[in-house]
Amino acid sequence: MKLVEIDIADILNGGEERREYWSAIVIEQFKEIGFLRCVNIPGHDDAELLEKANWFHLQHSEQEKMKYTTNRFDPSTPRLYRGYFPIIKNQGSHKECFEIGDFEGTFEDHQAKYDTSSVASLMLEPAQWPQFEKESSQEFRKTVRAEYEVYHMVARVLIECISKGLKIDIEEFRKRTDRTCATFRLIHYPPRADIIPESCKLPTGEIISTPEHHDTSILTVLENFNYRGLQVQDPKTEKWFSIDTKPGSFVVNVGKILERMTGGQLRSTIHRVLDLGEERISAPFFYEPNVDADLVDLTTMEKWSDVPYGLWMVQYVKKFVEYNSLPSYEK
Ligand SMILES: O=C(O)CCC(=O)C(=O)O
Ligand SMILES: [Fe+2]
Repeated sequence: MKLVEIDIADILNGGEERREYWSAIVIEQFKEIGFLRCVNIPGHDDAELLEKANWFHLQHSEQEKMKYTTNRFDPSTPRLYRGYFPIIKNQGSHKECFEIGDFEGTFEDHQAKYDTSSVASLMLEPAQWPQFEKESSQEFRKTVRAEYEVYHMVARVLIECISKGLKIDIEEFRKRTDRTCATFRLIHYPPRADIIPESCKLPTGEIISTPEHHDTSILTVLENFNYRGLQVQDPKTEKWFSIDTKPGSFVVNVGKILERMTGGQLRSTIHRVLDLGEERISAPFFYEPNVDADLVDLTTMEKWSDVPYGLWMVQYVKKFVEYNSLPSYEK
């Protein structure tokens, strides 16, 4: 399936008329299939990002990477949220990830600042940058942080298009996202060599490495490099389509939170990833609200959750195997 392409540089530099033009297309695509592609992205360097993702995932052993993991996978670390998570064998989801959020600083300062039993202490945790022996990770850090900023810019540009196209005051989005709990993730999917659950075997003989799901985010912005495998379910026919590849561009989809923010007008579409028997790297950015943002339908201003985003998110992710050992939070 070829996604409709949105020209980010033209939105940024083309003036009001071009912004109106692109806003209408963004709205149309997000209403119809919930997916589109962004091209011409100032500052995005796919080759550089792929090199750094490969450096981290393929040039270091799991043992080395585990030094930067979280408490869910190594009870001896106090880190809870940001860093590395390893492959969990024989599960539906088969991947290892390195992730950062918006926040930098030392873990000690962070712990001193936030009540450790609060969800803010979890979700605002600073990045955990690797420092492998005899190697500098400065370049890795520089590239990954710079790309985070590029993805973040693209998410904001698209939200401006949505605000324009749906006539929702941009301030309503801004005040709920100006301290975003976004996650930027470098994913490595090795070909499956474990016991593959029956639910991951398709009748066609194909194998799944990420089962079908909605994203919970506002928007998900994704670089797939030259790796195929991403499939989207047509919301109308329920047929599955493979998304083509185009390195240097971003595939963007609507998440559940944006679907609800827009009163269901924009569609959060189900997708999955196939294991095509080869290494696969991808780099998604999940654009999320502030930890204390109320969860509202911005078309009616009605709340759809009794608890703010942070608490809602923790309750939600605890359903997934990677997160089921997270503590419970009430504040
Ligand atoms: O790796 C991909 O291409 C997509 C991953 C995905 O859907 C996700 O992480 O939510
Ligand atoms: Fe996804």
